[in-house]
Amino acid sequence: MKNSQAEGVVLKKYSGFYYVKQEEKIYECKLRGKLKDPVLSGDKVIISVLSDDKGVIEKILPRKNELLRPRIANVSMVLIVMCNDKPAPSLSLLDRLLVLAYYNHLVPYIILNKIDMAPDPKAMLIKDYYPHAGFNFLETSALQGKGIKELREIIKGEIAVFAGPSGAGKSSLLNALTDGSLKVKTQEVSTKIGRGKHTTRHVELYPLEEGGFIADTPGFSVLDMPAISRNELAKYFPDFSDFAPGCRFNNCLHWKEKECAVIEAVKQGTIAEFRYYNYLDMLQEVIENERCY
Ligand SMILES: Nc1nc2c(ncn2[C@@H]2O[C@H](COP(=O)(O)OP(=O)(O)OP(=O)(O)O)[C@@H](O)[C@H]2O)c(=O)[nH]1
Ligand SMILES: [Zn+2]
Repeated sequence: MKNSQAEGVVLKKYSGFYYVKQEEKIYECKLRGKLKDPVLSGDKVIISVLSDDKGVIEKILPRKNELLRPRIANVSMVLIVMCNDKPAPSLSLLDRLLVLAYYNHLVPYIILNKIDMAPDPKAMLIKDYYPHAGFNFLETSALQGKGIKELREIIKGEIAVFAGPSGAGKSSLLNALTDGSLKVKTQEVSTKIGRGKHTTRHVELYPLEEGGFIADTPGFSVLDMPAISRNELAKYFPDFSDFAPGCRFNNCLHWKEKECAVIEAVKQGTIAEFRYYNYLDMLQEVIENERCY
């Protein structure tokens, strides 16, 4: 069909062209002159189809959101990758990344990778607590291909980014996920996450066969911690919110207050102690930061 219009998703920009996925095809597109850059990976666009693999972007549809470093539009999910060992997981990093995810209205998924290895005690704490407390949780081994099919199902219909410490296996998971999928032909950069960090390269989204997209660059880091107010913080701990309505004071910080239902839940062991202490650490930081404004 010539010159028909269709909606697609921008996968990446490369030397002046945008690569737009529309159904099962990728079109190399220019931008209609009147449109202003930047068009971001993840942007939904209307294209005019010129030929089998060429098109023109006519319109950028409104963005739901935009991550800043790197800039990606319409991200809906963050895969927080921790691993059984090497490196042993950091619970404080995990809890911070969860706060960031909720703050940005993204669905977090905790991925515990390297399940082919013996778990560090902290990995055991993750396994014992988060799934039961209602968090999305999946175990994987990028090395053995375990959990990859399930991960593809989880990403279905989403635009997902990775987060997590160096060495947890983000690049390995990306490679396992995209093995055999449709990729942009001009693949000039290595898919190793983090490479090219110091150049301003465009993020590439990989479309998965099941539907859904995964970004080739971590989209999230605790360096992006926003200014949150002390009363707001507990809102980003969804496992606290079941209990918070039972606190005596409705502006309870769950800190020094009497008759605090959250502290009671910690004492009962329903909320993990480590999680509560991570909350208190963050609360202190939030209070410190309030003084700087
Ligand atoms: N045993 C085991 N090793 C793994 C697994 N996944 C990744 N690795 C290894 O862990 C190391 C780090 O993996 P990467 O995928 O580079 O980790 P990353 O999170 O991308 O790290 P950065 O690029 O530094 O952010 C590599 O040596 C991988 O081979 C796994 O499931 N099991
Ligand atoms: Zn309370």
